[in-house]
Amino acid sequence: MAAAEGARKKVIIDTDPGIDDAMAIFVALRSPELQVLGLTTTFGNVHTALATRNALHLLEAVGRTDIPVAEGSHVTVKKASKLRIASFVHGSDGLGNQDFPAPTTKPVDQTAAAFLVEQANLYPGQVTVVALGPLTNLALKIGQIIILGGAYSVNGNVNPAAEANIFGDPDAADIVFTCGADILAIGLNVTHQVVLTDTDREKLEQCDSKYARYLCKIMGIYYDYHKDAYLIKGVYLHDPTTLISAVNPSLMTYTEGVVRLWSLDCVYNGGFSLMYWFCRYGEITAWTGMLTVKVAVTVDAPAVVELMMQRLMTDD
Ligand SMILES: O=c1[nH]c(=O)c2ncn([C@@H]3O[C@H](CO)[C@@H](O)[C@H]3O)c2[nH]1
Repeated sequence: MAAAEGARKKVIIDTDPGIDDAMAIFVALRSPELQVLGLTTTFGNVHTALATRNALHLLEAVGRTDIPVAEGSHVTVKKASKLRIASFVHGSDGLGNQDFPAPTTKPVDQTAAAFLVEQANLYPGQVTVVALGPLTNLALKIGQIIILGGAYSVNGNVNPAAEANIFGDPDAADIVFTCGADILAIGLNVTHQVVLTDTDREKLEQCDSKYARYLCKIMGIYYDYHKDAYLIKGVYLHDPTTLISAVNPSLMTYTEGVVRLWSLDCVYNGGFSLMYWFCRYGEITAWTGMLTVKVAVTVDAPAVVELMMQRLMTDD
């Protein structure tokens, strides 16, 4: 695992754990390419207080309590507190209904936003944020932000238009996507191609690393959900794929353009993400003159799955 500290990409994972968040966090901890500066928490798969508890618990479960956890916002940027929580995907505890004991460690005495700003000031221009939940904590300017968010020219997973993280706080997403930061968006067009199959799951079950053992314990409900909701024998690797784009960006290809997000005020397609694909329009539009982001368009899915498996199947 040894790699000079300076050579490792400094990452902060903004997360709402979440079963696939747990996979992504473990892959990050097992990736010598990355130095995990901290976890910041948000709502989405669970409420923020539970996200914080789960983040602390996951780090305790694999002996990485050296990594700080900072708690994020409990409400959207417009202060909405009635949130859509995906307990039907991850269980009511967010981690497969396993009744894990409460963590004994505590979050740092700093909000997620303050932690992000502090780390960005400490390492100017060097911090990559991997955002695996709604973007409320990030509606401020940071270095590079890799976002699990959007569905580019494919259907959403909340409604035909919206992907869950954009749906969670589309106003925050529109601020972040148009703020001029160095942004890479990983959407459902890519993550729905990256599937951990039943065969992969069996391989994980047969190996004896603490990461695989933990993930196999919590994965059942996530598999059941995918069988019901998507009629597939496997699970989509949304969060791990996003994290792996920080580990090895060459496993995807990217395009660049302006992405705008529709707020919940727009009832039928609240959370809709639409990228401007460089057609020439005579009209002034919501995209005209706005700053661009990078969006992943293709993925080497087998290579992403293989990298994830390789990272999780052995201990340190
Ligand atoms: O509300 C949701 N509905 C889903 O079908 C679904 N499938 C996965 N997810 C979570 O949302 C992010 C991707 O949109 C990931 O963090 C999944 O855990 C979902 N959220």
